[in-house]
Amino acid sequence: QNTTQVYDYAIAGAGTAGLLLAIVLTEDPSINVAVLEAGLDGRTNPNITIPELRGEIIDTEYDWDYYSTVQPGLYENRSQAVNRGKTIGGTSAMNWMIHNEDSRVQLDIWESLLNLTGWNWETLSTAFRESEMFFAPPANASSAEHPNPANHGSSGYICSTLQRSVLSLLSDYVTPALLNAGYAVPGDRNGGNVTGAGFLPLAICPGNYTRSYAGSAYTAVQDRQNLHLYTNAQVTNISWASTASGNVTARGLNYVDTSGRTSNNSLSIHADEIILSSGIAGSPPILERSGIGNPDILMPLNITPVVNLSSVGTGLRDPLMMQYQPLQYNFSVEFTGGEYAQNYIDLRPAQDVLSAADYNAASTWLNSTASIPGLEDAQFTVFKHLWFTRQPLIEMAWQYSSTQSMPYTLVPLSQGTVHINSSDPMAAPVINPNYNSVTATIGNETVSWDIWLLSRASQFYVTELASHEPFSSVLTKTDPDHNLSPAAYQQIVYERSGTSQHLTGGLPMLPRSAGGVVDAQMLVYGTSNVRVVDGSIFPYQPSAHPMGLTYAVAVHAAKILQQIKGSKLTYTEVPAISNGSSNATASFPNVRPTVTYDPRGSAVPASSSVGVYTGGVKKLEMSEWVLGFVVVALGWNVLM
Ligand SMILES: Cc1cc2nc3c(=O)[nH]c(=O)nc-3n(C[C@H](O)[C@H](O)[C@H](O)COP(=O)(O)OP(=O)(O)OC[C@H]3O[C@@H](n4cnc5c(N)ncnc54)[C@H](O)[C@@H]3O)c2cc1C
Repeated sequence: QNTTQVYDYAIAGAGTAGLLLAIVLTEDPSINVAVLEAGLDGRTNPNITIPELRGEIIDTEYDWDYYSTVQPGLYENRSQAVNRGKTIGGTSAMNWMIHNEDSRVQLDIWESLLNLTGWNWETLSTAFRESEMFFAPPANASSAEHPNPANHGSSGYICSTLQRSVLSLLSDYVTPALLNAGYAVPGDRNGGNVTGAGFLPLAICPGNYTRSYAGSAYTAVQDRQNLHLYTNAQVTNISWASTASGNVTARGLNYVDTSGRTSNNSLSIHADEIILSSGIAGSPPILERSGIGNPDILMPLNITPVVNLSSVGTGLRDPLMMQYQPLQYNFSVEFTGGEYAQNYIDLRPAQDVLSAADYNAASTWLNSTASIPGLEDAQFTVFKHLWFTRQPLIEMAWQYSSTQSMPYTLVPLSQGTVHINSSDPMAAPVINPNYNSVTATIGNETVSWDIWLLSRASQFYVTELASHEPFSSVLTKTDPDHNLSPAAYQQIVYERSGTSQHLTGGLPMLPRSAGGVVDAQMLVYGTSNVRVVDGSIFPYQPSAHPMGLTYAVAVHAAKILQQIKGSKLTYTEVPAISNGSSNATASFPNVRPTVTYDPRGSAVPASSSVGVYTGGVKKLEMSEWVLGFVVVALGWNVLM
């Protein structure tokens, strides 16, 4: 540690957003950045580098191992394992989807409805493309893959490509059945219209078929003299230079070295600007321990309020997912490659997955409801806009092996909180996504909105697929049976639903009067130099998987900071990361990892030497899946 250096930026958290932000900022050699990461360096761990082994770091030292509070809105009040990566790269070390499925309409809302100047589809999709190095699929790829390289980045830090084999169930049976049912099945969806089904890119470098993520991006630039990354450095709070009236000014970050290398627990670094990038479970607690938050929460913990900002820790949400596949089919899995995961994603607006009666009744309730407790009015307005402009609100994710097809709601109305409840700076936060907490009146019925929508949409969608060829010819069972009454179907969906692992929010970027914590320059209200850049600032749940947008937010934030600082405004000095560049065609190695599949859908190495590629995969028998369901029902770890 250099105790005398005053950095330009000190970033708390070397995760998905924080590390990419640091990398882009330090393209200007005159800008010095320190990044403090609580976790270890796992960049050579095969459970991180081999995409098929994703999820294997869950419940290890690379996982924060957080659980939500008991959830009265879930079956049996189940608490949810809300995993977060605790390592270089953060949560991007445990997932693998990069696709930017955010539509033009939903990103333009940031600016047009929420007054977040400069945050719109144009700027965010540009930032996404700048984070991406896309490799088009090989010429012999399935006809179901139609990426348009023009919609993708060519020289960013994160590789993306379609996977090397496509499960023919999807291209031969599901796609034609969807077409026969009247659904659109477009090609590339990075162009602003994301509705429909198809394959989406994964964050994989095709050259050696390894995970591409914020951690691998750092490897490419780790020799930069102006970028200092500290691991085992857990930030506790912000140190203040001035808390006099007006905007408070930070001096630096205080942290604890968790490696045991030192017994000194009062470490700190100094910087002109502080950026919190510790994710949904990390950033809100740091603000609260620094005295920014709701005094009613801080004072009982003997924390002196510095800025009264009661919106800190609010607006946390997690889309509700049905965690057990409703479609089962008799299909022999013929993997031509080694991977088992599939990235066939079907995104649908409510109009396409609800009966006309359900859609009309729900629309009537939305139109007649002005506000919802726990949801900022601005966020409710956004939801209605998404609903009525036919933006995707339901996803069917076809994944893993032939037996998984999981529906979930993309934008839940239920929102919760994340707060501290201990003066111990190392204590876990209290994470409460508050699932199924919004009630709605649909026709004459009072229902729990999110589970109602998930259930009705799933039943409708499953019924459509079950009754259209050629998919219906391989379908053996729908479970729950799609012919059940809607109430009986919903009860089963309720018993099987929980986290999608897509938590965002907690420090929303919104006007202060609308419940915001940070402004459009990521600045925390009431401070002069504390900002937040991570998934906690999303103003509402993106109707998409959040990682692509997290990278986009990091790059866009870097540009804003460069403008503020007057530093060099380039995004051109991207080092060669992989074997290729713009619009390159993926050339996959002719080797395959040997993996088998455990009942959670996670892959496990077939031998202790995961580095040895010998080819071949083993498919689980159905009985193992049944066993798997029992295991998973006891402690879900869905890997989306
Ligand atoms: C199991 C799982 C699978 C997922 N799959 C997908 C997927 O396939 N596609 C998709 O789009 N999204 C997926 N997501 C969601 C996506 O990965 C996250 O939304 C995104 O990565 C969050 O990025 P972030 O920068 O906000 O936080 P993170 O990436 O979690 O970064 C936060 C960093 O801060 C560090 N930190 C925390 N507290 C402190 C502290 N006090 N001091 C110092 N450092 C600290 C953490 O260790 C971490 O490195 C998945 C999430 C999970 C959990």
